[in-house]
Amino acid sequence: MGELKLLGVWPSSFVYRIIWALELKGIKYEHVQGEFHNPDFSDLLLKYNPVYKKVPVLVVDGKPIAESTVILEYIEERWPQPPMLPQDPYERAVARFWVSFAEEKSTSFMSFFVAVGEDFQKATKEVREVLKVLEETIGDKKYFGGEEIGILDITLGWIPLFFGVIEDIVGVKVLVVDDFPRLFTWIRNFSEHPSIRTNFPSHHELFGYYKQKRDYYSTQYSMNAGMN
Ligand SMILES: N[C@@H](CCC(=O)N[C@@H](CS)C(=O)NCC(=O)O)C(=O)O
Repeated sequence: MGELKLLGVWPSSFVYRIIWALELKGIKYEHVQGEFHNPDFSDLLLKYNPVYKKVPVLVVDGKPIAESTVILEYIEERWPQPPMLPQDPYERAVARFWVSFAEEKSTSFMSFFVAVGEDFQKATKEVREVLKVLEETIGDKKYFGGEEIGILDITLGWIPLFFGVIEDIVGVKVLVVDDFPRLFTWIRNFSEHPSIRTNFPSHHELFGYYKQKRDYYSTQYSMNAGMN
């Protein structure tokens, strides 16, 4: 198969997308887990992702692929089984539409995490609206992909992973079972899947890490807001 290396940092939701996809497909890889402040790791990122200097990067026989959704597409093309995209071209296009929707709307979730004051209220409203759309979209399916985990499940997998942690940190619950029963069922189905649950850090592990981040980001956010 050749050499497959995943450059990542813990606990990046973008990196988890790649881990989950590789695990689902049973692909062996080496996970090079670094830290941004480590000069050797920064050099690696500069070498393999000079444009963005971000993780994840999948290095295939020495050749890098960056951007998590691009990497997911590569994985799907190279190892089609089990599929993360439907077979029918129209259905594939629909799945990609929702991936693009999920990516675009992730900024509202970021604002929910870092914003303060009125901006936080606005972000909370937006997040609720996005979740409503997702609740409708999943309908009665087990996963967004149907009976099996698909590319949209993986793209949105950060919700089961992080959203409850973020809600606890900011002190506001949006994703409540009475409002989003189908998403609740999906979260359980996704996080209990054998390929996912072994790569799914606990709430406790994530809380400390993200609490620190929120304190830092919200201070920066308030400072920037004050300057405008
Ligand atoms: N659009 C990119 C986003 C990746 C991203 O933001 N990665 C973060 C880690 S979660 C990163 O590498 N940040 C480096 C930095 O900000 O210096 C993707 O989908 O891969």
